[in-house]
Amino acid sequence: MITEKEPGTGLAARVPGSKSLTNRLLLLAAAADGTSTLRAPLVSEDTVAFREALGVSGIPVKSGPDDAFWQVTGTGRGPAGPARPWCADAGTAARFLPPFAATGHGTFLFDGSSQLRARPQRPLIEALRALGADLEPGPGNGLPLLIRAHGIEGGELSVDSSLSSQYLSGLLMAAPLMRRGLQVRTGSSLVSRPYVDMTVALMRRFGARVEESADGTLSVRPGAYDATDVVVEPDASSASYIFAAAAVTGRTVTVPGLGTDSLQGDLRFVEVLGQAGAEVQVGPTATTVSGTGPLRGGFTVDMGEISDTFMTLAAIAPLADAPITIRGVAHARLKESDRVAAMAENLRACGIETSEGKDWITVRPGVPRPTRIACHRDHRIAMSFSVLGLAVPDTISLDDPACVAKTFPDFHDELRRLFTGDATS
Ligand SMILES: O=C(O)C1=C[C@@H](OP(=O)(O)O)[C@@H](O)[C@H](O)C1
Ligand SMILES: C=C(OP(=O)(O)O)C(=O)O
Repeated sequence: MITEKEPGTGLAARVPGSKSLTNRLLLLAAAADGTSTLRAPLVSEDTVAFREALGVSGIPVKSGPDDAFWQVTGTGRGPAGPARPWCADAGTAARFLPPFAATGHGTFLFDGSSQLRARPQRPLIEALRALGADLEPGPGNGLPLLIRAHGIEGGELSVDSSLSSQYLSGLLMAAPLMRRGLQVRTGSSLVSRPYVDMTVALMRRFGARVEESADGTLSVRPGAYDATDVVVEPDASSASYIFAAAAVTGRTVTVPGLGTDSLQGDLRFVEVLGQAGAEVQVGPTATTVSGTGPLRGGFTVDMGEISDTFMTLAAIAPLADAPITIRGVAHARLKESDRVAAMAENLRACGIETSEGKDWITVRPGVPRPTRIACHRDHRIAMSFSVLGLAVPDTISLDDPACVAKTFPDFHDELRRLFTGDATS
């Protein structure tokens, strides 16, 4: 059940800043004219890679004491090459930085890990080429990607957003630096729409003029962003593990700073937990989840717009009293791992009856047997199964626990503190 009132007095979880918000704010601040301040940024592999990629592109990011804030000094224009930005495993870096670079000048050679090189980049390359950018992609039509930047005219554009919303987000954030701005059509196949809404909301925070017409065309006027001071919300995707752990252990946990005005679509994961029987309270400035007994299954849920949290649900689904089917997640096969296959493989290894299709997975009730989870270097596989391991102690071990550092470096410590220690506040 969900109530919109101030949350109860649950254990206060320490959830780090949002990766999606932090990396957007880094980009927008880099494109703004002046110095912006990002308060409570996420400090993790993805965001450190992003800030270092800006640094080598001539846009310094300075840290305040204990990384309480980062300060970015932008020029109001695209970056100046030459530069070799390293994107590590970060999809947001590989999709947000190239459009920004293309509005600058000089050469930029983007590269990333083998995991990132394996992820689709073609729709972004085709869109930038349509805008007149001079690009040389690698053999797989992705990274490494050479850009000979000479500014971007802009104008009308169609983008294929059926594989990822990140291409559109990257193009939109660069649009004010394009000489004629951008009028972009996304078509009906756009996935992960909440992330595009996040992009537009933050662009407006930095002074951009963005309009959406009835047919879904997004129009962005040219004109530099204004430097801004922003507080980063805690990461709603990271919070999903904390909320799920409360639901399956019977504890009550509150995440301060994640409330009804959140820009993050993944907070809607708590609605799914409510459907499964947890007690959920979403307040203006905090969200609380309480476990109220065995999980209630017997439903199908489309998690296409919040696909980063589908693994959190799939991992605890064996604890429900009836099967749970998750749909709309075909694009989750193209992320840090083929996430539908990875969840099915690991659940079956646990002895849980699991079936899957192109865009769906069905998990049946069962008691997991001791299993070493194959994380596939995917932080969300590691974190999701760690929650199952809380509910069924001495069952789950991970082949790569450290991969959580991509977005939640203190994950294992925080899970222990909240759910196995005697945390009282
Ligand atoms: O724009 C973003 O910040 C993100 C968009 C989503 O990717 P897709 O748009 O590829 O689904 C999500 O999976 C990712 O963790 C972050
Ligand atoms: C898909 C993810 O990240 P990214 O696309 O930013 O690498 C994620 O964090 O689950």
